[in-house]
Amino acid sequence: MKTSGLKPLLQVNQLGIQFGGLKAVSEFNLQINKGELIGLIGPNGAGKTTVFNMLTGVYEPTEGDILFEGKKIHGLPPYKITRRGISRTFQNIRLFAELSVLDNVRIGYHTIAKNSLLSSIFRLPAHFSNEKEMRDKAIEFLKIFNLEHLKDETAKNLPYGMQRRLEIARALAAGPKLLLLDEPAAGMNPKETAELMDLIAFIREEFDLTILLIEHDMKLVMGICERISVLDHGLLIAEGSPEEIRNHPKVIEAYLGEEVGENHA
Ligand SMILES: Nc1ncnc2c1ncn2[C@@H]1O[C@H](COP(=O)(O)OP(=O)(O)OP(=O)(O)O)[C@@H](O)[C@H]1O
Repeated sequence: MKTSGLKPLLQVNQLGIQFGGLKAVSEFNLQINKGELIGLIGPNGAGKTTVFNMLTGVYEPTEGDILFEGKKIHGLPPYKITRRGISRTFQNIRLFAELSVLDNVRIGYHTIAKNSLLSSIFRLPAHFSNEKEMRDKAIEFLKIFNLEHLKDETAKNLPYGMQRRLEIARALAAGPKLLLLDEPAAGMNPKETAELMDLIAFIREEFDLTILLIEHDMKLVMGICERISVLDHGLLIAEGSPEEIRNHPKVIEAYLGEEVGENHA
């Protein structure tokens, strides 16, 4: 764990949210340093996606703070948080189903594009040079994700595993410093999951990313995360290295089950 003297990229203090009478997340703490790859695991309904929704401005926390690069981001709308450098994917894929593969990635750029409204409306030269640049960059991303040959295909026609990869490509197009992946391997077969693990490792290096991922596939989580936080009923029940989490009695009881050592490690 790289902590010495570094200011954390993300610092979450005593974060909580209540929906009516339900405390979905309470007293949640998390610190992520630049370059780390951290896992967030826990049983269904534990509050993992709710944490992502608070980090990205979809939900405003009812307690606690979120600091990104030392600055408060809770309370900001999602688009401002994206511009600060946090992008995400969704548990239920949210592509623009009727648009092409290429356009889905171009939309990722538009969330951060500084294109002025006037240059777009009047189609000034700046508009065209930006559009051309975005298209070229989007194609570069598609190459990395091995989707370039499908750039004109309608997104909904891609097989499921490719749609998941496309969603990551779109999130990356916004140029994040911190990438949040919500169950990226959900619905993938073992071969696709193994490829995804390699891809995550690659993009992390290539784009100098810090990554927080929610995942139920323990092989993936234990295989690539340096540290793991475990939520249960909205509370953090453990935090540590994959080895520590695998052997943590509370985690085994709440989530992993007795057989983890043999089947999931
Ligand atoms: N907008 C909302 N209104 C009311 N309750 C909500 C809302 N969003 C989440 N919850 C509740 O908060 C709790 C945590 O849900 P969340 O989706 O964060 O769990 P999760 O750990 O991501 O689960 P899973 O692994 O099944 O995706 C659940 O009880 C859920 O029903």
